[in-house]
Amino acid sequence: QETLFTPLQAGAIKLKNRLVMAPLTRNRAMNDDDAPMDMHVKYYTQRAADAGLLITEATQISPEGKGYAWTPGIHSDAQVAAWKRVTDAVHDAEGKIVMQLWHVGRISHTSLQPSGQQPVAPSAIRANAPTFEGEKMVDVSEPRALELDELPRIVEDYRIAAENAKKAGFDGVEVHGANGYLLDQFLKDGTNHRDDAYGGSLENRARLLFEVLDVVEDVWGADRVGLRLSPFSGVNDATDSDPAALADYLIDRLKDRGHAYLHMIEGQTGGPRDWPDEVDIGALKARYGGVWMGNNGYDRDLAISRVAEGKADLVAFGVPYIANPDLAKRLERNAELNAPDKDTFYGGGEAGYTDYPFLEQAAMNAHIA
Ligand SMILES: C=C(C(=O)O)c1ccccc1
Repeated sequence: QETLFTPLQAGAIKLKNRLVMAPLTRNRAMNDDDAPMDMHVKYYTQRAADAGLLITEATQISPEGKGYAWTPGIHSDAQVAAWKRVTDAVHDAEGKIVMQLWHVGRISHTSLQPSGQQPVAPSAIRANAPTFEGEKMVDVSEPRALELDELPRIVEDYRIAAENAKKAGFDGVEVHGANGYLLDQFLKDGTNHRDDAYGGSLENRARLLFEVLDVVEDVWGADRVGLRLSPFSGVNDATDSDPAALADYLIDRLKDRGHAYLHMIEGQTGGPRDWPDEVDIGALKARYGGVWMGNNGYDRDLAISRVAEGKADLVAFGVPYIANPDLAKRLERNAELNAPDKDTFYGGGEAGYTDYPFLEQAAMNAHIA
């Protein structure tokens, strides 16, 4: 009997349960190397023994791919060495961890870009979206449209990042194709107005995504590659005129690639679980045929029921894993959950990062009190 708490083979990666820590930007790589630090090792290790799979916070593949203050990268030797400390500690705790490979595209600010350059995008269309430049929230900058002959360099940056993630000891990688960042900007016709082979038709708009998947699969083998998509979400001002058609097209092209999983944001990112009326998520999953990681607004009941109904194979939890390092244990026991502190989601130090109590600890504290 398969439940939320039973093991699953996701491609080449064996998982002890169906709970996944979703990729969570925490803006805490506060150093000149844009590299994880001691507290990152502690944060991921606290959750490693509990979750079937950890996905790292979104990690930029290149300096150009950075869009917020203090997000980590995977393009330098210092970053590889720092991430190796994370994966070693996670593996010592019997955890599994993949890295989310990220390029923000136009969701950036000149102050965060190498030599203050404009952010890059499929088209020169500024997003109506904010970013955090280190002191305050600012509007994202006006991007410039990538030249056709720059795209092979971008694909190469993904290949190098995938190689670096392998050197850093990860169990696999997740390509970030969601939430209005570079690859999603190419996919959606609201953000991609190109008139060359990378714009217009669905095939053209998905071209860069599949060129990236090709090189990442070359490095890792498809069975250690995941992909995150958000066709139904308009986050970061990235919308498509026909999300249902976009989802169908991508699912049909992805179903035979043998990926470890497909990570689908079901609805509006961090918002309502809504999608076009003609879309049936369960039918999409059946059409995909591979391991389906559902995300967005799952609570204990929904997670248990959708796995039991075969509508999700894995469930990625965001905020619940911020506040509960032992979430799987708490859900299995139907124990109370810690209240998340929104004020410490982004930026800062160990407060609101590594100091949320464990169930045993909480019980013990209660006993002492
Ligand atoms: C990487 C992010 C995403 O995928 O939405 C992100 C970035 C900044 C804040 C929250 C989330």
